[in-house]
Amino acid sequence: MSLLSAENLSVRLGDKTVLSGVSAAFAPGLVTAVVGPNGAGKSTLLDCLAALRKPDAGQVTLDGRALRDLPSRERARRIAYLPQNAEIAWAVNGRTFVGLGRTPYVGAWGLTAEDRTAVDRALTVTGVQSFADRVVSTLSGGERARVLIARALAGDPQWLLADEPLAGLDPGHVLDACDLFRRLADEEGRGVILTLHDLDAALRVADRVIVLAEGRGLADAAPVEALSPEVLRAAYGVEARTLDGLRGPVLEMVGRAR
Ligand SMILES: Nc1ncnc2c1ncn2[C@@H]1O[C@H](COP(=O)(O)OP(=O)(O)OP(=O)(O)O)[C@@H](O)[C@H]1O
Repeated sequence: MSLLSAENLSVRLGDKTVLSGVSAAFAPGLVTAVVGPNGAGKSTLLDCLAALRKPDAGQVTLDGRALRDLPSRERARRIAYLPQNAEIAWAVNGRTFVGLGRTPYVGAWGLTAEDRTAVDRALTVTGVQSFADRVVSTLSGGERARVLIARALAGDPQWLLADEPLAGLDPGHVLDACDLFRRLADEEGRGVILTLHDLDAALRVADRVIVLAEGRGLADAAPVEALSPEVLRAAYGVEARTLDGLRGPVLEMVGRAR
């Protein structure tokens, strides 16, 4: 079984320790949410998992091999990374933009029929076919977010690492995106790792939640356990309680912890 593993990662940026001895192993077919307050180190952890940042200590391995030792093309085929707040400044249409997700496969002759099929599939599963002929720089923030997910999926990655993919989505599209992430894990066996601020979305979509605070792992467990009142108080300084919603647990933020 494929395994993506962070082993004792530490990262210092400037004079700040941003990650301190963080370890976590990720399995395919599961959705993991990484949550925590602003500045907790979530994006830094994701950057390390995508080999975009070299940790000062520790390492990331994929199937037992140091991720940074894999040829970059192979790495890009296996791991898709969806950045936070990605700007799309190019005046290209949605189909061309999503086609960029095929870059790790494209040879000297441009997109093949197989590449085009993968692009169509990515446009369809993310429900952005109507943007295929739109200039992407004219899309709204939430529309762009969905096109970015499509670009990531066009490369048919084993692993999808997405930094706040729900930011800017309206409630309906949050539900759609959560359903999509679940399907990618349940039906297609991909490993999905999301950083999230929306804790109810984490409860809804994740098999497992990692809570980071000040660069350390505070919890790594099933969602209700990881998002317990004690952990939320320690991580965010809030009083919260878990309520029984119609389709599962939901969180009520009662107020600031005193
Ligand atoms: N070049 C840098 N020098 C010093 N500190 C930095 C540098 N880059 C990032 N940081 C700090 O590292 C910490 C972790 O940043 P990171 O983006 O990983 O947090 P995050 O949990 O994703 O936050 P958010 O929820 O706000 O997006 C933050 O406090 C940030 O200010």
